[in-house]
Amino acid sequence: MARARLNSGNTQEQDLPKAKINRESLEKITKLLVYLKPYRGKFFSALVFLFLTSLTGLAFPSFLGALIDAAQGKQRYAFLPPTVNAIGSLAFIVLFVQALVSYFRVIWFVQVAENALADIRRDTYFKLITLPMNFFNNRRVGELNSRISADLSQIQDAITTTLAEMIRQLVLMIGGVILLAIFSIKLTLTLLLILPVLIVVAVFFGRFIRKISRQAQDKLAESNTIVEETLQGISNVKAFVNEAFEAGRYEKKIREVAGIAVRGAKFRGLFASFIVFCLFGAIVAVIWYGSVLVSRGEMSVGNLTTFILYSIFVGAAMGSFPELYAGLQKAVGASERVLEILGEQGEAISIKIADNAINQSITGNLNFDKVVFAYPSRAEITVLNEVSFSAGSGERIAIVGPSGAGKSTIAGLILQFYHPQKGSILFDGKPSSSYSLTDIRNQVAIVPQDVLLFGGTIRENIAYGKLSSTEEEIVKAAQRANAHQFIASFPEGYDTIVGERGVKLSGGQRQRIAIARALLKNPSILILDEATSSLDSESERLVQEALEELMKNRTSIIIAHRLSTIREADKIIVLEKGKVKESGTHEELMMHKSGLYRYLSSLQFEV
Ligand SMILES: Nc1ncnc2c1ncn2[C@@H]1O[C@H](COP(=O)(O)OP(=O)(O)OP(=O)(O)O)[C@@H](O)[C@H]1O
Repeated sequence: MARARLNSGNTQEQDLPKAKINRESLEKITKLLVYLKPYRGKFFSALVFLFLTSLTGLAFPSFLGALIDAAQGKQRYAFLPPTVNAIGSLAFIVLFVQALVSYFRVIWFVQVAENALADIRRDTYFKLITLPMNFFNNRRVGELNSRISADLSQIQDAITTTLAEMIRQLVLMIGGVILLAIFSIKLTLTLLLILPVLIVVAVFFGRFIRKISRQAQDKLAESNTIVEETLQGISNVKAFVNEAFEAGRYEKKIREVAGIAVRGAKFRGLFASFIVFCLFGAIVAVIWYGSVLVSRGEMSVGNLTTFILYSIFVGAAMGSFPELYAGLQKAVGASERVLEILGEQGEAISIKIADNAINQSITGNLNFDKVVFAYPSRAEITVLNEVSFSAGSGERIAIVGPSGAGKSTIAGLILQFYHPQKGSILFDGKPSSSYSLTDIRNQVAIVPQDVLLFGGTIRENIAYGKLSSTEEEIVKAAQRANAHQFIASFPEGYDTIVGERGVKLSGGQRQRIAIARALLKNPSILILDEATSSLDSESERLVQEALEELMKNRTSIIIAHRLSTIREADKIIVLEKGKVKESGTHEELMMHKSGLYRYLSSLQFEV
């Protein structure tokens, strides 16, 4: 049975939306039913079994009543044997069958829910990672993560427990009321007069309590954000000796959570007392009245027992509804949020690896033609303003300019993370729209400023550039990237586990792994987002050599922060505030006495 969750820290409750259950929301969530379709046979069998076990559950009060009456020498039902032993044995047989049926019902519900949920999880995750970059600019990772974990768990809970429990309780309640009415219409009517009042009060109370627990969840989510952010930027926290500040900030939020949870608990306590008093009060009243009937000889002890048991069934069923309804509400809210993601327009990428192979190859000519671009999340700021440049196949083009000029934005546009509002980007003379997204991304590689490695082994991290690569190819790429030597010096070699976000490797080592990864990918166009932090001269030499190897025979776009590394570039594009200010070779630009490049160079070389 669904249990009241009293603590605010329950992950199931965390960050779950409250939704109204109405026709519109129910219609919406029927879209999720397609996920039950492949398992519908099992699902409906489980429903039938559930119905059967609930019905047989209803037979037990009658069995027990008949047993007690038989003990006093009375035969209650003509269709039941008159002896105590015979009725007892029959009850056990029915019980055994019920147990068996329950077993299958539980297993089937779980199988259906687990499999359907795995399908929903897969689709949601895939949709999530194929959503355009802009989607991620407006959302927090933690929030998206909770959709995959908490929201989907809530839906799972609804399929396995809430739904089954609701059906069971409904059968018990309706069946119980009908059977009660057969015994005594008067008593049943009295019960039915009290119960609706109880329900109205319960629903009102329940809503109020949910509002409070929602506040606690919101605060808890805020406190979790603090933990997430500080752990992600732990080096910053330490470097600024801000541990005490963060602990204070966290404690403040946690105390607020505790305060709200305690306030909520008071109302929950009141709610529980109310339910206990009224429901049990009703039962006590029934027993009282029934006992009067027995003492007058108007009712047998067996019948009274049966009546009491049915009253308990009905009362318990009623009592469980607010909680079940709340569970259903959360599941509807969770479904709506999951459907929201599933309904988003994703990028044109297939879930089958084979579908993403290269169809149209690009030799490496790249053109920006009067590109105007503003990030959709900040539409009023034009980041690139009529930017034009061209890179011939195999050329090295450097992009320089002050911080915030739009250099990394150009990289994002080449990779089709975003699309220009005006102008066009051409690959081999054809607009980017005439290629599939996968064709472009498969033939463009980026070695980013801040190399992020995954938590697996070094081998896996290099192979990320080409999943099908052989061991030989991986080692070769590492050798070309000047990475083999340091990898081989580790006791576990290529099997060395890279710590979370690559913390176990030095900056230069991480860069060389990223270079090996890009070498494996063998792109036609390479984007190098040069690291701003300088490495020591030996490490710098190794990285530079590896980069030279990587740039051979392909178009390279170098986003340069240190002008010393780009003197050999075929063309240097000087960007300022989203506009191309100058372009030419190092020598040409240096001749410009009042040029920006010359000025930036003088700043760097004077130091
Ligand atoms: N995702 C984003 N959403 C909105 N604005 C952004 C986003 N990314 C960058 N910007 C803005 O776009 C402008 C250009 O940023 P960009 O990162 O391209 O500059 P940059 O020349 O690469 O700078 P740096 O040398 O400091 O890396 C900046 O004003 C920045 O604030």
